This record gives sequence, C-alpha cells and structure tokens, in this order.
Amino acid sequence: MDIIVAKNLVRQFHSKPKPTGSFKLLKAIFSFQKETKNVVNNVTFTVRKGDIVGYIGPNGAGKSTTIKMLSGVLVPTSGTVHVNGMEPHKNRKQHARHIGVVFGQRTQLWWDLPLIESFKLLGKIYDVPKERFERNLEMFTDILDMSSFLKTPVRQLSLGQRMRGDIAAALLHEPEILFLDEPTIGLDIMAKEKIQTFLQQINKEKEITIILTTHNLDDIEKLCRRVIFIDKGKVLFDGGTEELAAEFEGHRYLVVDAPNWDEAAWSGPPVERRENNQLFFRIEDDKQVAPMIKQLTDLLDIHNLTVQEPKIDDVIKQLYKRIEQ
Ligand SMILES: Nc1ncnc2c1ncn2[C@@H]1O[C@H](COP(=O)(O)OP(=O)(O)OP(=O)(O)O)[C@@H](O)[C@H]1O
Repeated sequence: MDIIVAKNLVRQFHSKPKPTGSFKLLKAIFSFQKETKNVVNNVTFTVRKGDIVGYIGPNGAGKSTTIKMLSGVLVPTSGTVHVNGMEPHKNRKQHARHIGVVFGQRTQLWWDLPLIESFKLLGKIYDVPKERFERNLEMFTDILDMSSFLKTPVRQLSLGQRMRGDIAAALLHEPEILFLDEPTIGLDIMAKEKIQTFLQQINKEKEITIILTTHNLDDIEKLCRRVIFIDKGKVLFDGGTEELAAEFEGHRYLVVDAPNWDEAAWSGPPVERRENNQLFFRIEDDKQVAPMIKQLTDLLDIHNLTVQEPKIDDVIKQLYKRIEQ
C-alpha cells in the first residue's frame, strides 16, 4: 500500500537577484525585480507502508523543502501530495495525528521544562490514553537510554540527549509515518547508534514508515533499503540501495589478510589498495574469484579471506562527485 504519493511536486521561492555592477547595494534594495526559483522541481515518488527511505542530496538540493510539504508546513506551488490519503496542508490538524516530525536543527520540546514534562504535555495535546502513554514512554526510555536525563530541563541536555528526546516526543502518539530531517547531525557515534537501533526497532515492530534526510551516509547504510537522490530540486535516482550500487559502479572486493605479501612474486590482477595487512582486489567478474584464490593460496600463507559487498557510502560519494563535474 502506498502511504505517500507525491506527483509533479513543485515549490517555488522568490528572491531578489544578486546585485551586479555599480550602486549594487542601492539597486538591490530598491529593486522590485524578483527571481523565481523552483527549489523542488517536478518531484514524483511513492512510498509504501513500512519502508525506510533515505532522501538525500547535496546542500540546497530541496530535501527539507520536500519534507515540509509532506508534513504540511509548506504548501506546494503546484503538483499534489497525499500522505495517508490526505493532503497535508489542507488537513493539518488531522494529518498531525498520523505523522511524527523531527527537524534536527530545531526542537519541539519546551526549553525550560524537564524533558518528562514536555512528554506529558505532548501526550495531553495528542490525547494519548494514559496507559498507552506510559507503555510508550517506558519503551522509548529504555531503548533510547533516557532514564538518566528525563528530569533534566531541555536547555541543559547535550545535543545527543536532546535529539533522542525529540525523536521520542515525535512518536508518543504512535504516528504511522515519521519524517526525520537530519536526525543524527552533529552526534557522536554512541548517540548515532542508539538512534539508528531505535529507528530499526520501531520500523520492524510497529511498521512505522520512515523518510529521513541525512548527510550521514552511515544512516543510509544501516537503515535504508531505498534511496531517493535529489539535486537542484530534481530526482536523479530512486531505487533500492543494491540498484544504486549497480548503477553507480559499486564494486565487490576480495579482501585477503596476508601479512607476508610479496608484490614481486604476484602475477595476478592488481591490488587496488592495502590497509595494514589486508589486500583489496576488485572483483570485475565472479569467474575470476576461484582461480585468484588458488593463485593466492599457492603463493602465500593466507590468514583470512572474505568478499566485501559494495559499500553504499562509496557509491554515494561517487554520485556526489559526478554531479559536481
Ligand atoms: N523560505 C525560503 N525562502 C527562499 N528560499 C528558500 C526558503 N527555504 C529554502 N530556500 C532555498 O531553497 C533551496 C533548498 O533548500 P532546502 O532547505 O530544501 O535544501 P536541503 O536539500 O534541505 O539542504 P541542506 O542539506 O543544506 O539542509 C536553498 O537554496 C534555500 O536557500
């Protein structure tokens, strides 16, 4: 079932043109001319219930603007968007009951209140029955490891603690869809992992559909089965992470742990790179692998040998490089 359907979505913003020539500043101030820019430019996609989709692309690509239209904060200039069968900006109140939103750079928590009080207030705003509220709070506190700071005022929380609080707050009313705009920005490895594990768990157990924008490629690797890549408001790729690797030259590698490697004695395919005692051979063709292993074992004392699947972050880096050219 498609829970999100976006068709030919466009969002324009108007801005004054950049001043050129003499009297630049005066001209810019008194100019009535405006430039119109399609920040989201004819974007079409659907998302199935229970999917985790990475919505990625370079700075200014139009990711946040799309999320704002999906969550009802912004009205599309043209095109349509249906989330859960509703048009978000037209049914804002009703829509809010079905979605959770986290903008990594902002917070929906009350700055001066202890975290737990923000949760209680949100529980009241969304009419979450007491029993359900307590069950969710206990579960989120446990998985997100929040018990030590539940009573701390939000302004005193670290970024990682605050972000965990924000994600819990977005889910207390059990929405079917969660929009996350940069949920792991600026977090340390431990906080990132807690959030990633939590998102995996609620997606699996509660079948919550998750759309996340991120510059942290590790989020994509760990969480997303599908990626939508946009640049300058247009979708450049939409598909599974495996297809992405296939399309953008993600390579498999034979990784050989060989402490006594002797380059001069080797006549097989070239070693692409070395890391400590590990040698990385790019696999161009599966038929290469067996003869290569024989050749290696005849020549060397091999401690370990594995095949490494394409790394999605390498693939995405290539994609970024390609659009920069
Ligand atoms: N309210 C606004 N008025 C005018 N221009 C805007 C407005 N909001 C966003 N923009 C412009 O739209 C473009 C896309 O912004 P958006 O925040 O959607 O990008 P993004 O892909 O989320 O980028 P980032 O990765 O940097 O967060 C940018 O050039 C931005 O300056």
